[in-house]
Amino acid sequence: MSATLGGEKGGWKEERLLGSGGFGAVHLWKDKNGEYIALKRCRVQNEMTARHRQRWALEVNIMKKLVHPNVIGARDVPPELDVGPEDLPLLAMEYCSGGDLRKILNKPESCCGLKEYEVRCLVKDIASAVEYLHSKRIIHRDLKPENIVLQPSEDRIIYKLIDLGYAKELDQGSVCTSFVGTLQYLAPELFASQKYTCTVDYWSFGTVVFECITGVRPFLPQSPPVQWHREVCKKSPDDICAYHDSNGEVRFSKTLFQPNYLCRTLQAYFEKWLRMILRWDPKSRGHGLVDNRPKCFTFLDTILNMKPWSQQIDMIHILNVATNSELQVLSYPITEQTLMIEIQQMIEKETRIPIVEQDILLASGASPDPNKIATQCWNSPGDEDWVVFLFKKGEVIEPVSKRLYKPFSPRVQDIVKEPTIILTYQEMKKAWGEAVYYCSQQLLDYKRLILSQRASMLSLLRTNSEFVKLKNIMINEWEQLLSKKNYFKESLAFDIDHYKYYVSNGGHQSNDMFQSWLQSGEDIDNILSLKEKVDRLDQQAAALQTKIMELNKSPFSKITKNEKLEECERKSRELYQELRQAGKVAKENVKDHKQMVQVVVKCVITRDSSLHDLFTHLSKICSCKCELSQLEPEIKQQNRELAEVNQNLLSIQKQRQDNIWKLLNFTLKNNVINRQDSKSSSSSNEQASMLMSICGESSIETSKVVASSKDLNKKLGDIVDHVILEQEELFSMDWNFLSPKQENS
Ligand SMILES: Nc1ncnc2c1ncn2[C@@H]1O[C@H](COP(=O)(O)OP(=O)(O)OP(=O)(O)O)[C@@H](O)[C@H]1O
Repeated sequence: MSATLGGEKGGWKEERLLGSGGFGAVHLWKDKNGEYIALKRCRVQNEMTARHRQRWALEVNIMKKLVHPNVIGARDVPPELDVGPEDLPLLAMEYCSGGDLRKILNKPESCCGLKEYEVRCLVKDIASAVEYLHSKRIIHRDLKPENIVLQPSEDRIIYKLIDLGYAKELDQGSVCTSFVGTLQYLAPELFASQKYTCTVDYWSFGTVVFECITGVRPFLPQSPPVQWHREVCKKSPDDICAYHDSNGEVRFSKTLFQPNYLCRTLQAYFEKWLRMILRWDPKSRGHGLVDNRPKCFTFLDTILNMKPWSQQIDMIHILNVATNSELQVLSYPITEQTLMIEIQQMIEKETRIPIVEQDILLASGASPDPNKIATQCWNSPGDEDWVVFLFKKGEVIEPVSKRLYKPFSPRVQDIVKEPTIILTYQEMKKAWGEAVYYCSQQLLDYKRLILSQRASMLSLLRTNSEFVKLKNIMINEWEQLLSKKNYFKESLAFDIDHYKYYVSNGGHQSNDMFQSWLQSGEDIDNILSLKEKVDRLDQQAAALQTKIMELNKSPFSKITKNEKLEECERKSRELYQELRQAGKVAKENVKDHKQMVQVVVKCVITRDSSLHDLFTHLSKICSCKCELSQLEPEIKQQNRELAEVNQNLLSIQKQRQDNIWKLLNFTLKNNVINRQDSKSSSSSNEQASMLMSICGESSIETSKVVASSKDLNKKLGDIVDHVILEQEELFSMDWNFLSPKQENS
């Protein structure tokens, strides 16, 4: 095989160069089935020393032994591509299509670090890989962004460690020359050619993580190695970064650089972790062992709450739209057992919004159940993982809301104030990087607010659909009540007529009963007084419905892109990139900040007008929600009253029926007694037949029955007794007026 790979070979096609380092070049090959492999070959074959050869063979051997999802996997070299015996063996690896971490960190949008979710995934993966290597008694010794490659998978990016070329075989004498440009990741003891252990990887790992979080390396990134070593060795154990202040003095800090994309909770955790891992003293680096495991790894488990290889939920973010301060993201670590109510308690503590006043909304507009686990608020993080929003019940958001606007960072403030201010290239890069961050944050806030607005609208629609049900119940109940009232009045008139007929024909008279019937007729007319309230509530509800429907139709209620803000963000990134390109050619090429300031100012103006419109809309949604929440209890109360009146009407109606049955009973019993006294039997029969006619029976039929059957009379009596017994419980009334003694007297 020729020394240079290229073209096609036995069904394999060389696609492109993936990357090259000081030692090797990695090419991508594709076979006829579409399978890819990354093939690494030694670049320095001609000047290969015995040590080089040894290192190369070692890398191949080590790689073949390792099997871990976050360590690049070795593959068999296809025989067609294999080299002859005179050459060094090739190293075939699985191909990771996402490029290396350096490529990601070099993007302008990474100038202030990676997004929180990316940081968490990376830390989890690389920690796992490092722990695995150490468990195999392998020290990587060259951990840096160029040696971490990205493999996009279904739900997230998987980070893998590559290049085990220096594992165990670092030529300490050549450290300074062979590591030019990447010394910043090298543990101090390796740099100083001292004895070392696996904790050298901790230092490099901590440095990579710091850079991923903030976009810059932690310790004097621009200083040449010797000066770097001289200065950084002065750091206190807990310092996690060093920088030059405006006077050129070296300053140390125990906290992360700002701005970055981590929430406050995670920042605090990572600062603590970095204090463990960025120790100058190799022995205390990593904070010793807990249960035979380095504490820096056990602590990472706590930070990320992720069991190895499992994708566990560990953090929820809630966008606080309610406060009168800056638009704020509340972040809380959760386990699978954390209840929503516990999150609400934490919110109360942090925001002082009492639990009862918290209106927490999911993107769907639903409110999470306080007694269920908080994972109901968690969604697989995608582009925009802000799925929970906090509003304050009854609070109407002001249409114009300067309060929510994020301030410029001091560096951006400086260039905006004085766009011609002269800064060093490094200072300028920082200021412009922060301008990019600022523009991206404005866009992010806008996107979050659009989502919160949508959630709020959906919540309004949900509450409204419940409200409409209640209102329909009210109208329904009212209409039913009106027809029942009419029926009641008709049947009352019927009973009064028949009662009068019954009395005029010698039936028993009960004035109390009759008066109560008349009174019930008057009482029932009072029902009409409810009409006014029902109509008012109906009208208010209808007006509110119109408002809600209009709001829902409004263009603001859709999740729309803000093209102008997107344009500002894109432009700021382009300018930053141009600055870096220009800086690479000649740092003095870069002059003033006018172009970047123009973009920032345009971003502020666009954001102001967009948020003004958005908040006007949001404020209308909130006021509709308030109106709903005021009207709803009134309608509920009205429904209760209607139900009560309805019940009352039924019981008066039943009472009257009961009166009639009791009269019938009385008459029948009287009839039985009187039948024993044959003289009075005819008049009793007449009474009974009259009463039966009140109940709708033909008087001829009834008189026949009464006259012909003593048994039937008794049966009727029993039925009446039974009906009365059933009704007795329902109606408690003074029935004394029906007792024979009283009537007789
Ligand atoms: N399996 C892979 N999939 C995708 N890209 C890869 C893969 N392996 C290596 N690369 C790319 O090739 C570059 C060089 O690879 P590698 O670090 O192994 O070479 P090297 O010569 O050993 O580098 P160094 O100078 O660190 O010794 C990497 O930075 C990465 O961009």
